[in-house]
Amino acid sequence: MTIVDLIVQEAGRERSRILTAASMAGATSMFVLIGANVVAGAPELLGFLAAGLFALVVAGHYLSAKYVYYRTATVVESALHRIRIRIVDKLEKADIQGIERIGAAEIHDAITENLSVVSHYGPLIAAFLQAALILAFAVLYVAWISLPTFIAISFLLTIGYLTYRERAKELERYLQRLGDARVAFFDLLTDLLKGFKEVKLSQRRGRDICADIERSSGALRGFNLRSGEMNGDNFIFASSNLYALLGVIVIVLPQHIDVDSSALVDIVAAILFLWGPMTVLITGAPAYIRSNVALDRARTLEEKLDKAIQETRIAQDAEDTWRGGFGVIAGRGVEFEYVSDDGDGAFRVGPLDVEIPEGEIVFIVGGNGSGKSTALKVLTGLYPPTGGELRVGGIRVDSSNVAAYREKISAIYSDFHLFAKLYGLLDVDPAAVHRLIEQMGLHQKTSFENEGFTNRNLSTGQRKRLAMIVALLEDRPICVFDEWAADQDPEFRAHFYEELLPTLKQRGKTVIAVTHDDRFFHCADRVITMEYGRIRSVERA
Ligand SMILES: Nc1ncnc2c1ncn2[C@@H]1O[C@H](COP(=O)(O)OP(=O)(O)OP(=O)(O)O)[C@@H](O)[C@H]1O
Repeated sequence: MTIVDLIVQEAGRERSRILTAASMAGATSMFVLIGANVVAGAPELLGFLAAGLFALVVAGHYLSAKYVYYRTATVVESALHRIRIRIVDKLEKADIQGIERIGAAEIHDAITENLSVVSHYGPLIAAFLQAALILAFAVLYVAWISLPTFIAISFLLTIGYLTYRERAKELERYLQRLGDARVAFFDLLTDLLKGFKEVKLSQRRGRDICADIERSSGALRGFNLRSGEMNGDNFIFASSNLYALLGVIVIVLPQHIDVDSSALVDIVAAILFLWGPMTVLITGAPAYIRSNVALDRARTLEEKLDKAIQETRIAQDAEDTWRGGFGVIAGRGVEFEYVSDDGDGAFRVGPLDVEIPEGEIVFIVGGNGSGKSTALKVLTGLYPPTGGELRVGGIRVDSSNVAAYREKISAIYSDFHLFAKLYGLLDVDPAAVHRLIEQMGLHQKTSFENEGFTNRNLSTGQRKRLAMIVALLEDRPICVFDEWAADQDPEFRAHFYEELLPTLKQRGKTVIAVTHDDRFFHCADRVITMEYGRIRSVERA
């Protein structure tokens, strides 16, 4: 889709009004030229009426051009708003694996950088459209004065346009590469910022990553320079073409065809008048190309998101299959395999045969990298099994009901996130939040105001306690904790195993917790031990 398609589509019924106003802006420009030419050739026409008409035409031009510019800007911004919302909606619908595959840098780049380019250059399309219309009117005016001159101009303009189009294709390719280089640069910058502490501890590490960033920035500079040069080349080529056109009209043409000198003066005036719109077209063309490439990159992201949504085809707002309770969570030969970037299989969990009865506390234990967190994500429906099946209450969990299954789960994964507001719980009773803040020993550290915690800059253990508050407020039947106690002090660790988990059990919750705390294994109903992605043993406590 080009920027013009976008404007045409978004403008809807306003399309014809914008086009009429643009034609009016173009026509009034031409009337100025014709009027000036006529009056210059017949000074006796000068007078009050001529001045009034001239002022009227100028006012008409001002109003119509302004209308076109403002409406186009509004149309472009509305379209961009819609694209942004659509992308965010697709992001929300896509599944975790799809988003992990695309990567944060590309998503940020499409939504911010690329759409900003369209926002910046899009309204210029109005000026572009007017210039094209003025050009068309001026060429018609030349045709009316002298047909051979019109043919010569059309020929030269066509040659200029075709050459320019070829160059534009090359520029488009460069702009795509520039976009890729920008994403790579953004990735490195994110790495530096996320690893800032580590960089501060090692000057050598800092130098190494900065060297990589410098290389990436160098590549960006190269692509930017080259695309700038191409813009410049195109501009110089097009304006030289215009000079050549003037030369042909004034020097070559009169030698071959019969053009009387007064017509020649009119034609030269028309060509000089063309200069303005031609310049707008020539300088506007890179803006047009940039907007198209930026839109194309945003559309590519949308296609990737569509693919990610299609792959899992998760039915949103599906009916709750487990309305009356969910029963046993059972894995039957469940497998999950990560796919590496080159498409080869990477780490695999399973086949897992496991049963987690409703209302039990189950610990998953095992060495680092044995697949506990991955198994947890499969058992909670975040990763779709690549083999076997997950059954909950005897019902197979698949794309038609996994969204409903996830709604049964409150989870604190090891890489949990605390949102600025209690999204999903915005109607919560503040008194309940304050009570839990107190219970978690955080009342001197944070509070609850304006739908969120007032302070989230806490220690990892304290932040995990905030995440626990959110999980408890959600009050869902399945609670999942990935090494929650690992960052707690001994007092809170004991509180977690000996008070919190039993309370959750008493309230009928099923608890699945990944843990390394063998001192507290007795607090579970069963302990599942994992090794190399498989279950080594299941012991009942
Ligand atoms: N997002 C990912 N993409 C590809 N492979 C992954 C990803 N996350 C984990 N892995 C692979 O899966 C293996 C198991 O990781 P997992 O996090 O499930 O282990 P774990 O038992 O929870 O380990 P730990 O006790 O250290 O938290 C890892 O060795 C890693 O190779």
